Amino acid sequence: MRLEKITLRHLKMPMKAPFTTSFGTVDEKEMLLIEAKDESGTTGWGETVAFVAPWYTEETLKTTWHMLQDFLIPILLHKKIGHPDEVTSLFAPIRRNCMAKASIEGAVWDIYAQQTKQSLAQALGGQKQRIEVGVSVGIQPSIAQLIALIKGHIEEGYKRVKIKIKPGEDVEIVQAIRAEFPNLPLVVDANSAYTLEDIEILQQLDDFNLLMIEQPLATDDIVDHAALQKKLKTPICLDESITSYEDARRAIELGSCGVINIKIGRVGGLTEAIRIHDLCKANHIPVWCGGMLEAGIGRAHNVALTSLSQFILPGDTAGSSHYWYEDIIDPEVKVKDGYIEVPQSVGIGYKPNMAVIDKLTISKEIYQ
Ligand SMILES: O=C(O)CCC(=O)c1ccccc1C(=O)O
Ligand SMILES: [Mg+2]
Repeated sequence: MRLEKITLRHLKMPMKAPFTTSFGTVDEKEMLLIEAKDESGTTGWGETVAFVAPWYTEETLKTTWHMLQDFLIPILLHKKIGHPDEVTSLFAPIRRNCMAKASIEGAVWDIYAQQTKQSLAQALGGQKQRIEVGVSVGIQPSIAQLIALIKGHIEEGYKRVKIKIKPGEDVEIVQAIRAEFPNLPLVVDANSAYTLEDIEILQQLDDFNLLMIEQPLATDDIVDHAALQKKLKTPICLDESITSYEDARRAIELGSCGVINIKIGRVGGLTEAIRIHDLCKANHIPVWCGGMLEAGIGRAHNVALTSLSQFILPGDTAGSSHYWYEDIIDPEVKVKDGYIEVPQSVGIGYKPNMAVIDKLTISKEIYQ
């Protein structure tokens, strides 16, 4: 394929359930949609996952736009691409900027899947027909409200629940949830809010039969995490710390984690995500698909990726209606009894809903 026309759209989507972390609240998600058309007219779609502010990683919506416009689109436009894997080497001279790279690489994978007449899941090597789904709950105003929300999600059928913790809002909350739901598969995610000095708190969390503790220590650390893992029986799951295959290899070698959360955007695309998946499989490290409050295009890519066999644990890939009044794909992603059916039709398996996309678009630029 050769990409001949790339349309970038900047969308702003109101969230049905605003998502609060220790850094603030996302009540409107902004993203760029990448619509890439090749010489035969096949169109592939990608979505950026960076937030407006750099609280999760250093990328922002504006940096992804800058990277796409000034570097990544010029590299790919009119270039012959035989297989999506080649995008990784074409982008190799550009340091980091994983979310920007992943967004357009995803569109290339979508085109490739369509041209080889496969579903995106098949093109990635995925075999599962349905995937298990968990839900991530943001910080709530009170423990009572958190428990009520969790109760609702269990009734909806979600297979596990993840809550956010931070110093001062941790042990007491977990204790209250455990008292109510002794057997719930429960995860806590600290988004790097602790240091090794907090080891006593983290050791207290070790007594609650948690499925894992996600990213307790610094975003760029694997050394302290290795020290911590030696002192905990609960597996540590790394999220922010893993931005590449090499990061994953080093973390596994050091014993920094027992689980890895794979996010396509954080690791620079589907090709790198598959490499990390395969590495984890060879090392018996369970993985799951993380979420970035994606709209339908990003969510569709997550569903396809999760069909690979080492995605053993339920992902943060809740259904469209958990986040959106109206998603940008048709049909929307639906969760039934805690599962999403992996689409078997060609490409991502969901159609971009142009009426909704147009309504939410605040600006648009074409490169050709
Ligand atoms: O529901 C989702 O998409 C995942 C929610 C979530 O936990 C999250 C949301 C935004 C940024 C980081 C994270 C995270 O996994 O750390
Ligand atoms: Mg996380």
